[in-house]
Amino acid sequence: MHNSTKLPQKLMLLGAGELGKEFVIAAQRLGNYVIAVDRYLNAPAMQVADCYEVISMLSADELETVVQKHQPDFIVPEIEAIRTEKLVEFEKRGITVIPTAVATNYTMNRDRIRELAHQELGIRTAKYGYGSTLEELIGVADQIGFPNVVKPVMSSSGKGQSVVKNQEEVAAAWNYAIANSRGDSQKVIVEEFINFEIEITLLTIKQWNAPTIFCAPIGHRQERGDYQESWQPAGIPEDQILAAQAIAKKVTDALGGAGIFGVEFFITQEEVIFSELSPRPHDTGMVTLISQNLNEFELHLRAILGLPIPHIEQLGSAASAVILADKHSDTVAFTGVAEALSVPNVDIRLFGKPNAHPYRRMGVALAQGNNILEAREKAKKAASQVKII
Ligand SMILES: Nc1ncnc2c1ncn2[C@@H]1O[C@H](COP(=O)(O)OP(=O)(O)OP(=O)(O)O)[C@@H](O)[C@H]1O
Ligand SMILES: NCC(=O)N[C@@H]1O[C@H](COP(=O)([O-])[O-])[C@@H](O)[C@H]1O
Ligand SMILES: [Mg+2]
Repeated sequence: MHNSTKLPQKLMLLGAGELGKEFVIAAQRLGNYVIAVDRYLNAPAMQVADCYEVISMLSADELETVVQKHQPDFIVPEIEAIRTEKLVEFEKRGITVIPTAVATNYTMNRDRIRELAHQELGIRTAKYGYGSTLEELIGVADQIGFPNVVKPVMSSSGKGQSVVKNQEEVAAAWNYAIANSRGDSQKVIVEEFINFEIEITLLTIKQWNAPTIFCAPIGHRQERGDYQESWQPAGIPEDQILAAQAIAKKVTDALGGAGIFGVEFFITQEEVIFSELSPRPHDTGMVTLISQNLNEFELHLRAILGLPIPHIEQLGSAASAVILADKHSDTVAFTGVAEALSVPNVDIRLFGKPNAHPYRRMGVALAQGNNILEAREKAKKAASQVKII
């Protein structure tokens, strides 16, 4: 299926943020036609796509309208919050959904992918339980023990997530999770807190007609459940890399289809613990914009179109650091870019988001160094020099 695809292809991107923007650039470089879709006007990927649509992607009717209008060959989800049941219907009509319609449904909410990994595939995860009311959550949090982590089943980038230290904090965590849940779910997951040495993203490329391949693991640091910096290679032992690869292969095989997956793991002294996965490029994978011959967006595109990936070259120590907004603003301008770019092997991406709010990711700094420490320092310094005004 899908090898020797003729070009151009028509790709509909559902979600048009920074990850979508780089994907569109990769697609455009091979002359493809891209329709960028998101819930607001002027989203980053819309700025580089052939055309765009502004709809609620949680509405089956609105999805139907844009698919009817554009008749894409591929639907490429870029966020979780999509009416994925509708994608199943599109797939039946002959549109290729990436990686598959069922996979987008499994990974839309934390509970389904967790059940697949833990219950069906027997993969080690943090201990977990669910609550659909505060009373239920109080009981389950007690069973899991403290500290634990409470998250809405539908959210990303740490939205609605909190670390709960004791029984007294459960109610606040419940309220925060429900207030920040995306979509229509009122369910939260509570997980055992894993005291990891490092956490990694293993970019896993599943191909239509070729073996699954992996990028070098990416280490990352998160705050408030959101990524702050990432680096590649992660510097974990070879046996842990192989263990993570085996788990990533197992889960992505169960999901099927083709494309890149960001498979997240907690690494402790003794264990490799599966956390979650994105069936698409991963935010921490933005480091590959500087660390590999083919970045995660180009890899995603090649896997989708059935184009060969003969060799992924890791170019040595590299890092990324995020540029976050610190206040609400309806206009966005940056200073300090010149200072940041005055250092060799440093680069900046500004996403072009039309407005800002506290902690919104507006750009990313990229750096190569002689070692990981140096690359991280360079990326963090560059990110700190860019100011949003
Ligand atoms: N059980 C846990 N133990 C320790 N830390 C955790 C746990 N769950 C989450 N975290 C921390 O919070 C971060 C975000 O959690 P998670 O990946 O589940 O959320 P997310 O909102 O889906 O993030 P994203 O969409 O950005 O990948 C993790 O990368 C990790 O740093
Ligand atoms: N962890 C998932 C992730 O990083 N997703 C990226 O953030 C965008 C939303 O940004 P916004 O919330 O600033 O609009 C998404 O569209 C995607 O590119
Ligand atoms: Mg995550």
